[in-house]
Amino acid sequence: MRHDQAAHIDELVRAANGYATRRDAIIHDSWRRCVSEHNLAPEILRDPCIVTRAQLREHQDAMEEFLYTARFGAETLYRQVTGLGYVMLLTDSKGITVDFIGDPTFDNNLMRAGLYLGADWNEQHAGTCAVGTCIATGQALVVHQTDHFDATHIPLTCTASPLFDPAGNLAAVLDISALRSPGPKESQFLALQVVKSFAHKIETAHLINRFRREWIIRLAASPEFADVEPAYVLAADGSGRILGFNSMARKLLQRESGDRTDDRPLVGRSLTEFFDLTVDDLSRFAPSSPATQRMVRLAASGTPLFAQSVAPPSRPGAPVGEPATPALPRPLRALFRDEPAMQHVVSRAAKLVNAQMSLLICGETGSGKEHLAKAIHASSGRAGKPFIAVNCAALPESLIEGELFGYESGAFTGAAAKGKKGLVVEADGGTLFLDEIGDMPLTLQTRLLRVLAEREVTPLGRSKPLPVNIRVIAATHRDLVAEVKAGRFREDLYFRLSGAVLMLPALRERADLGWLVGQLLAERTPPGGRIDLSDEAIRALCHYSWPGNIRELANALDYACAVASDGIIRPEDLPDIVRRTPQMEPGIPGAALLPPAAMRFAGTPAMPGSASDRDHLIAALTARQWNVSAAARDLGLDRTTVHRRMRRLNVRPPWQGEPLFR
Ligand SMILES: Nc1ncnc2c1ncn2[C@@H]1O[C@H](COP(=O)(O)OP(=O)(O)OP(=O)(O)O)[C@@H](O)[C@H]1O
Repeated sequence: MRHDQAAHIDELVRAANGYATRRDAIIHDSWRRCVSEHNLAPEILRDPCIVTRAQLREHQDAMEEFLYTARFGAETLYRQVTGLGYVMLLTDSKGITVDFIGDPTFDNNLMRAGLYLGADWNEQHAGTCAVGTCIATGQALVVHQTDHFDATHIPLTCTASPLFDPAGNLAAVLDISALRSPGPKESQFLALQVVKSFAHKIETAHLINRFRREWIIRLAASPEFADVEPAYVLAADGSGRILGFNSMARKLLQRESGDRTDDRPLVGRSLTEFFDLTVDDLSRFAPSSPATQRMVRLAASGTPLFAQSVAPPSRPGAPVGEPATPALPRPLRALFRDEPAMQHVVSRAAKLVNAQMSLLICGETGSGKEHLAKAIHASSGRAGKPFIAVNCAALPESLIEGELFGYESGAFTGAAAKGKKGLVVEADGGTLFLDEIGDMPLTLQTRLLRVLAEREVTPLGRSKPLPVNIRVIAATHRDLVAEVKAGRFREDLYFRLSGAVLMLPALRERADLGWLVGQLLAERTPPGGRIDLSDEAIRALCHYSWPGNIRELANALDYACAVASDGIIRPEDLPDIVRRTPQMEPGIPGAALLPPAAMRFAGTPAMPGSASDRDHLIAALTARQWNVSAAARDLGLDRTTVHRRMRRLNVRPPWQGEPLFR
């Protein structure tokens, strides 16, 4: 044990025995808690406690919604302090580090000190520390060097601020820490202000995001700041009930309620209890009128504040305050039809289209990972900017660095005379899609990690980095966790890429195989032409297990369209491997071995398309006594399309004995 550690332990023991210390009260109280409540012995030096990968994922998932906003704020904060030697930690309300930004080159000292993803900084385990004591007290604070309880932590300086959710519950802790710092604690006071200010921004951004379909009321003490940086932000519904607030607003409301016996929650109470206004007055505070005319008084104290209100976006037919049903953006909606696994993945993707975090799409080869990435890009605010796809498996290792990161002219023998921009720079403003990321060589993984952490790239031969604004979506058919375990994939890169993981189902698991077949056939039908499938051909498509997924299906249909002679695809027009799959009916021996899609379709000579499509079409036709032109007008389609759908979905008028579709 080092001399400074021994001296530190002496001071802790004296404090535990009731001697006064010269520590701040918040530190002194925490030391006492560590000994009397958490039963931590001052003389024991603890190793950092790091949760397993699976547990970490659970902690991350549990705060998923908050994490999107928090991560963006945390990354911006990190960029401001990175030159000063700090790393950034975001923990959940239990003290587990759910995000970490630090030196991207693996630093053992940081890991030894517990400054790492998955580290548990709860006071009960780690003793007095910025995160743990912040959780215990709900206060922002600096825990500087020997303020720490555990003698292993005394080289560290840590500054943390709590992040509260819109209902005032602790949701996370934002922390910056450094392994080296000047002796005086005052050296960290500016850091404390910076962390508090970012915590305020994150809470406010999360509140506005969560309640963007409700009234948002911003308040400041002076008219000059009402529209610029209002301290207090509240959300209210159409009847004037408070739905949420940032911490500053919560403290203001608590001060105003004054009466300590009134412990009713603030959420759900009326704005008029706190301000001299009703919900009908809110439209007066629109930013179009001068801020000086937007004064509102606190009901109890009479203190004047200056307000800005933003009305909920109008929703035809929907009463204000009704919970919103998020609609899927069109490019995402076009990926599936009535398919629960896809619905789950795509709904999740829809929430993340504009999030800053990287996405990782996993799925078997050909299952549509790039297709999904393109749909996310097309649904996002980056839609007008480039979508650059890089196949990390296809580029030779010697070329990949130059292709990705670019080079200056004359950077190496054989370099293009003008130099090369590099795909990362080409994707600036847009999305960089890294396909087959699991095949990226380890050396390049380190460089990629740096680009992701720093958001800048240094082309070969260039001394100054170029800032880049990219959204990264990576994809793999490999089990990346197993690759990490085998030492072939950097764990820190895995965590940085997998801000959210989207698992695409294999085609054989999808309930909308029939609909997909219809879509792909429509794409392959020449204008004015017609391609149909015989019942036997449909059965063959449904019984096959599609190891190459949608790509294999598309190829099979390309082949079939080319060989079908009279516009009807029959089993003999399908590739041999599809045609030769034994066909079994459910209920007969061996049927249980069929994949789920086959079970659903086996023995059902219905056309590709879901039951609800068919019901919808039949309802439209019945309503018009099977007048196709009238039903087409109701459906907003042309007659030929309705006829085509009738054939595809095997829908025929009651008086027709022969099916329209064979
Ligand atoms: N929902 C869809 N509708 C129509 N075509 C699709 C759909 N999803 C994927 N495809 C088509 O299937 C083929 C394979 O899709 P994609 O390249 O996105 O798969 P992938 O999982 O990225 O493949 P790989 O693992 O080989 O990189 C492409 O031709 C794509 O256009």
